Amino acid sequence: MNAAVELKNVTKVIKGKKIIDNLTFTINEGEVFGFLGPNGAGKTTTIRMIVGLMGITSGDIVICGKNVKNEYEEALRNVGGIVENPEMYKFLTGYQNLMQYARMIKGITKEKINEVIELVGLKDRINDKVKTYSLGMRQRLGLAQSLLHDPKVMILDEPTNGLDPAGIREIRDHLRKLSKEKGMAVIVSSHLLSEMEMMCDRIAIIQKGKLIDVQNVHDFVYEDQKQKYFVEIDNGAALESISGYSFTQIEHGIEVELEKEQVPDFIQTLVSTGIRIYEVKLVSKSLEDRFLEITKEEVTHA
Ligand SMILES: Nc1ncnc2c1ncn2[C@@H]1O[C@H](COP(=O)(O)OP(=O)(O)OP(=O)(O)O)[C@@H](O)[C@H]1O
Repeated sequence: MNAAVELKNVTKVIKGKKIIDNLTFTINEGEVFGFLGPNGAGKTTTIRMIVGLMGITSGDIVICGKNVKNEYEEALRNVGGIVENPEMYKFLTGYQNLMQYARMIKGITKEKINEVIELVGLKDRINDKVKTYSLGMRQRLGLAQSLLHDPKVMILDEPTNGLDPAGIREIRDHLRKLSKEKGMAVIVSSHLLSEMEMMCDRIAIIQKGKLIDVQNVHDFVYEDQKQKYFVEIDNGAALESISGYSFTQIEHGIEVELEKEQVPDFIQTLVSTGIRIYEVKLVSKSLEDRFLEITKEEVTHA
């Protein structure tokens, strides 16, 4: 796997205050990489440094082998992104907006414009005026715009901000498609933890400007093989004869840690001892639970 973006001991000091503290990690081609952190953690500042909107106090950011510090133009040539809201001409059509933008970049062909329209799924509405677009469609037009110069790295700060669930899903699906089909590195930041869980391959957790952890989302959520299940049964059901499982009795049921394979056997055991089952529910840890757990641990240790 090739590195698309490398952060090496990146630090940012503003007015004597360390906003970003020694961040080091690598983002690979073809992956969706998320920045996750509470408000004020430093996500936007990190993104602004990567896209060259803000200087780096110390350390290095290398994009596709080019150092942002001394090979700025070559490095930034590989980057597309929507950091602030993209400017659109509302009274022009989506297509006209793309044409306007394309004029500023050398060598953009009509075929290229059609390709990006197809990629973001706006073909049916591209000849309608932007003022008739939903927020999600405007976001996708912004995405199309930043795809025109074929960037190897796409950076989006809070891409799902303000979108409804359908809009979030659209953006998410398109970003995943871009990373997988075009081998693009996609960097997103969000405070919507459940969104990050669905969208990203890996996430970096940032708190108070420091990197707490970089984890594969799948490992992060399902770190343990065993999952917790809630089984609703009658209060006072006779559980004495159930052995070989570690469970906790709670109101209206039990909580039990099981591997998926064990679930049918466990249910069978309960049924065979005459216990009536009303519901079996997976209470697995979401990314949000794990995130809160990790950041809380950090606060406690600080
Ligand atoms: N130009 C600036 N001058 C002073 N402080 C700044 C400046 N830019 C950012 N900060 C501070 O740096 C910290 C990190 O801000 P940043 O916007 O990067 O966080 P964030 O993780 O993106 O937060 P949010 O989720 O709220 O957008 C905050 O405490 C912020 O107040």
